[in-house]
Amino acid sequence: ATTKTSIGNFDFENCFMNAAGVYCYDRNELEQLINSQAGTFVTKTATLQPRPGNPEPRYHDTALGSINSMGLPNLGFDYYLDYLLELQKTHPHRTFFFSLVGMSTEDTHALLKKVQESDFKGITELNLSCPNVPGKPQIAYDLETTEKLLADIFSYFKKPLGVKLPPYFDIVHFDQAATVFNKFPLTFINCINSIGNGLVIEDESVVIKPKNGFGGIGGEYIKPTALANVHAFYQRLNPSIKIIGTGGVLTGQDAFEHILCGASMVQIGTTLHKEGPVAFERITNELKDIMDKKGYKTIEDFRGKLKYL
Ligand SMILES: CC(C)(C)CCc1c(C(=O)O)[nH]c(=O)[nH]c1=O
Repeated sequence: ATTKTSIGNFDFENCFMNAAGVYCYDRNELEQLINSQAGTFVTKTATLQPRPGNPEPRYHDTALGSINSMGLPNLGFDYYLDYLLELQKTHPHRTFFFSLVGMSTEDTHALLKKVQESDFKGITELNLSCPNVPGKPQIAYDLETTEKLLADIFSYFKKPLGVKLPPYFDIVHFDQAATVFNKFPLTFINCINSIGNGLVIEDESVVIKPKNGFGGIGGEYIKPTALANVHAFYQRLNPSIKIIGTGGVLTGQDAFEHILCGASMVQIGTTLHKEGPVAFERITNELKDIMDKKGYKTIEDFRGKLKYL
């Protein structure tokens, strides 16, 4: 069996990659991803200027997953663009993902205009968990603002673009969000980002310093929500908009389920943080074993073919 895949006009030797934020902070980490079994990588979400991020401890592993409130620590847009342009020379046949977020709408447009004007030939992932104006929820939970933002972006941005989405929990929100996304030539949507504002306690204390311990939840806790978001959008979106499945992938079976729900690429976050890049080899082999046992040669043999009762 082969676990190769394609997104838009891009082919990947393997359908696994890191989730933005994990193992992708600098050249050292990104090089380890290039040299792993991962089919590609996405950079740490970059902002216009470098950011130190929140006070530590800001990430904590638990038996069933992780909690984080990193606060977008990153080396800044130019650092990642320079490295991506260098990789276009040293690895001309590979396609990589550039994750971006604006701390304001103006910043978002400034970032994307810089990408549009650059020689970057890969895929851009816009993090829609970006902050909104104070008093309003994150952009992806404000669908009017999301639609306006995407309409403005697609008036000038002509390169491959996808959006990283937080989980939705209401069927009506799936309907409303899909209606918005179907209006735009998105290359993909990525479901899901961490489940926002969870709380992990050990003994009598929170485990991370920022936000009185509130943070995004990843890992085993979130697979049912991740699978539901992948499948809900798979059922609703134009087939031209591919789906990246992220959340709760510990094993080949978890990845198999994401693909059954409709995912064309599977991202790994918490498991990669705990196990390191060798996780890609283990999970790829586990998925290939499942496919061999079931007689599936490629992921297209079962992608989206979740059975109902
Ligand atoms: C939550 C934001 C800080 C606005 C975006 C960055 C981000 C972070 C982070 O940098 O805290 N952590 C996540 O699990 N997902 C994210 O999208």
